[in-house]
Amino acid sequence: MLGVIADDFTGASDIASFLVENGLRTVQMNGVPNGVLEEEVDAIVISLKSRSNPVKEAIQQSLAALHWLQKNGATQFYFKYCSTFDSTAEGNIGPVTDALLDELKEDFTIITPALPVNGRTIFNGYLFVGQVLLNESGMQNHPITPMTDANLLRLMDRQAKGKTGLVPYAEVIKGAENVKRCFAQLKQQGYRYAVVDAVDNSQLDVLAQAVDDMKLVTGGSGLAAYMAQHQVQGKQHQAFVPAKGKTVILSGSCSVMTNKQVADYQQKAATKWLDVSQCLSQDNYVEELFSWVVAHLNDQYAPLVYATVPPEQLKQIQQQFGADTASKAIEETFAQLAARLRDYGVTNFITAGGETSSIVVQQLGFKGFRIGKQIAPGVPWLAALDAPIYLALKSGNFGKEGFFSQAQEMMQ
Ligand SMILES: Nc1ncnc2c1ncn2[C@@H]1O[C@H](COP(=O)(O)OP(=O)(O)O)[C@@H](O)[C@H]1O
Ligand SMILES: O=C(O)[C@@H](O)C(=O)COP(=O)(O)O
Repeated sequence: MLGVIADDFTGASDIASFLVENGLRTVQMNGVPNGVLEEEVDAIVISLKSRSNPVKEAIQQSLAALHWLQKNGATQFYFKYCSTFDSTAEGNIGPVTDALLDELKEDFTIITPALPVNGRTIFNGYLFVGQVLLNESGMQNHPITPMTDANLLRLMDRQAKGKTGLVPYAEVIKGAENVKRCFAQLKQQGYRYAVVDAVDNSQLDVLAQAVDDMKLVTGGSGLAAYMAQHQVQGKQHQAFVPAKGKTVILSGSCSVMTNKQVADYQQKAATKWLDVSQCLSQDNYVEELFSWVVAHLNDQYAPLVYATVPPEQLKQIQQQFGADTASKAIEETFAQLAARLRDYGVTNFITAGGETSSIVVQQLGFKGFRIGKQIAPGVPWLAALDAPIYLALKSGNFGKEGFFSQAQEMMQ
């Protein structure tokens, strides 16, 4: 059984949706569960909010997830991080990978954020988003993990304890046995991690076969789809769509695509900007936002509350309030608003942004989720296991411009 440790909630639903689509019976858990899993499944995805936590905390949470997965029958482990390798020189991808390797008594793994279906490809160890390098893609302006280098070997070397090598494209296309030989060579030369080139899905297909006996695999969701394909041949699972119900959209992502999606949605529905200064100074701000949302719940399209701003405005806000203070205040406001709306009877939540989605779902506090139909690659509808609630957790840069209305048009 495959045990996945995802460093945020959008990332968790991203990988879970690809596993389900490729035939694995998969359940997504909200944090590390207390009890034992009763259901019979092929894969368990644990959603953490560990991407931007202090390193020590991220390691602690990830090890707790690993231990729970081991107890619940997982035999191979996947550390899922962002396809844009969201991290800083401190971590958390390197230190968490090291801690998981040590705990599993392993000394080698791969680094594969590639997700070609969403334009994330790797060539000569450089990560591309669409046709540009990661550090030119808009990710250099990310509010929490600005990515200013696209070289995965350098990024990993800065934050991990071992050395990072490369399995280049020319070697990958020679097939899985050759990739395994490359791993063995790198290991012998003292490397602890291998970045593996993948410019399209065929390299991920090869790589999935080359890691069949690797205890710990790390990467985005692209490789996981092929690992699932090689485990189950042709099994199909019926994915659900959500029932129509009171719906709200909460967007705390400043990613390039979310900015476009918010702009698109402003033409169609009621939208309200969430003002950081009011989050910090006005005691009844959540109540004010709540009343505004309630007033628009019967509109044709659901109301959207957004903190989303373009890079120049983000910079100004961060200079004025401090990046950490601003992002925490926004996250907390979204979390409280979501809880208030759930208590009022909102059943369908669409959230944009990894950190934002993670805090909202943690606040709502469901045990876990069943995985439904994808709205866009990597963004499925989810159904809470223990409440009649549907959620769509949209990664910052996923989906097309019309995502928010498209998601609602799937409701039946
Ligand atoms: N207007 C804003 N000013 C300052 N920080 C913001 C603003 N809007 C969003 N943020 C913060 O930026 C972070 C965005 O991260 P996240 O939700 O993971 O989005 P993404 O998926 O695009 O990375 C959150 O911590 C959020 O609170
Ligand atoms: O791999 C990905 O790109 C996503 O699954 C993911 O982790 C996105 O994170 P956010 O952009 O922070 O939502």
